[in-house]
Amino acid sequence: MEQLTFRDVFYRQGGKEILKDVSAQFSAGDFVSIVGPSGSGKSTFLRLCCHLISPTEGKIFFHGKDMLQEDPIGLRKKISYCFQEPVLWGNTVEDNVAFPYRVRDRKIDREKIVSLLARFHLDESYLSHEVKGLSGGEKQRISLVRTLLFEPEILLLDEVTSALDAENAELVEKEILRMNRKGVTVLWVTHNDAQSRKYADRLLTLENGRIQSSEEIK
Ligand SMILES: Nc1ncnc2c1ncn2[C@@H]1O[C@H](COP(=O)(O)OP(=O)(O)OP(=O)(O)O)[C@@H](O)[C@H]1O
Repeated sequence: MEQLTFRDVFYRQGGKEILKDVSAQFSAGDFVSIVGPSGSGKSTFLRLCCHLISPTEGKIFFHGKDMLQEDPIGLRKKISYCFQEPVLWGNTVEDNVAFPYRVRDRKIDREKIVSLLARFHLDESYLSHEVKGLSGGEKQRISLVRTLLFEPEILLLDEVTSALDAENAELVEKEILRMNRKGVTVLWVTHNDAQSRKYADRLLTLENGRIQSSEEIK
């Protein structure tokens, strides 16, 4: 069975048709790059994938069940979304990386956190750093650490390496690839041509709110 299915989905907001007649299917373990010009609807598509917003028309199914009927908290644990603009909260980095444990009522695994931070070139001392003093690239990596601490079924990534230098972008790509190889579905919005083809097995192109093409890469 398909993991995630869009059937004839429209999304309208503010008198504008942002997504039009979108149908698409994703299976467990897919790695799909979502590309298209600015304003073509890529972020809106990702927000629909995790029910941050719901279709104006049409349906989205998760494991064959209408997503609107899914428990929102349960869904958050199965489908993780990393935003284009990193959103950090609380005072310190620790407040952020502890959050995924708090929502799951699990004991914090400090060793795992420190090891994931290290993979992104952030040492343990960052845990006590105040969020407000961090650079854009540090914020982006910390928001990724927060997202990647638990393996979701589907990982939604929106331009997550845009504030990173080439070396850090590659570290992030490797980590995401590692997750995908464990079976996590990755839907990745990227403006970077090379990045969009590097690991993905499918390239989904949006244009003016419609799926313009779906190209198998390998
Ligand atoms: N809540 C909203 N109300 C009105 N218009 C919206 C809303 N959300 C998105 N839009 C508009 O819908 C279009 C698609 O936006 P979206 O952010 O999905 O595009 P995108 O392809 O991700 O763009 P970018 O590559 O620039 O991030 C844009 O024209 C945007 O201004």
